[in-house]
Amino acid sequence: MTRLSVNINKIATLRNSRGGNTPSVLDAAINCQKFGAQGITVHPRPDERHIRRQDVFDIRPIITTEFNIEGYPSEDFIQMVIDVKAHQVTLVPDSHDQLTSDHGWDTIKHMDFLKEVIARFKEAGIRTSIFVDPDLSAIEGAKETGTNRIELYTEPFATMYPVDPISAVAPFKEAANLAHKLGLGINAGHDLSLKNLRFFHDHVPFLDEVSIGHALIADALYMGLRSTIQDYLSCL
Ligand SMILES: CC(=O)[C@@H](O)[C@H](O)COP(=O)(O)O
Ligand SMILES: NCC(=O)COP(=O)(O)O
Repeated sequence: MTRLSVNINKIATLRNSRGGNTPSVLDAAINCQKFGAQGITVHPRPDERHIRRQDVFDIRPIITTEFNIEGYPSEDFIQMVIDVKAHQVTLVPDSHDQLTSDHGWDTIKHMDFLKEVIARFKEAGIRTSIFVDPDLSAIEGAKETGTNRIELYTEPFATMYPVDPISAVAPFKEAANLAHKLGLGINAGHDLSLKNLRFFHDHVPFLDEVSIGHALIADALYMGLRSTIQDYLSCL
């Protein structure tokens, strides 16, 4: 079964736009789980443009599913994730000023760094996932880092899907087969939506979890959060 982890970054974007606490990030996390989400994902970026450090600590006690925290493993980030006892951490090679996440790790180049960071999280009992492109050498390198899982960066799939679905999904199918063969768990995310999720899920084997935020929250503006989450779950 592929789990749906809802990324609530964009609830925080709306909240921060006016100051105050509306919409509440806490209420969003509670309701997403009530409506069927099997996890909550947040990406507290250094500039706190949406999810803030305090949100991470506020959300943790209301998690009844799984809490996945994404981000670049700075020392502050590492300590925060360990202190809050996340269920899963997803390491993303983002610089502080990126508009959004737009690439996976070069696991060969950053092998020693990733090995050391991953060992710290595993020592703390936190499942690790590292954000990778569907690049076979990057996935072989991921295995060597000791990570529990990879997260396939799916923006290239989402962009190509409307043009040529089979070509769009082919690299991800191959990547998933290799990751499974290597004993890695497989997550996926970025720009997945109601338009492409069912096809992705039907063609990419061994998928443990998808984390979806931007398109899902946008859909919820028109369809409501409950029915939107149900629609996304029906694709898995
Ligand atoms: C890692 C990834 O692909 C996304 O989860 C990312 O967290 C999106 O970040 P923004 O919501 O800041 O675009
Ligand atoms: N890891 C992907 C994620 O959490 C959400 O990405 P997006 O759906 O906001 O593009």
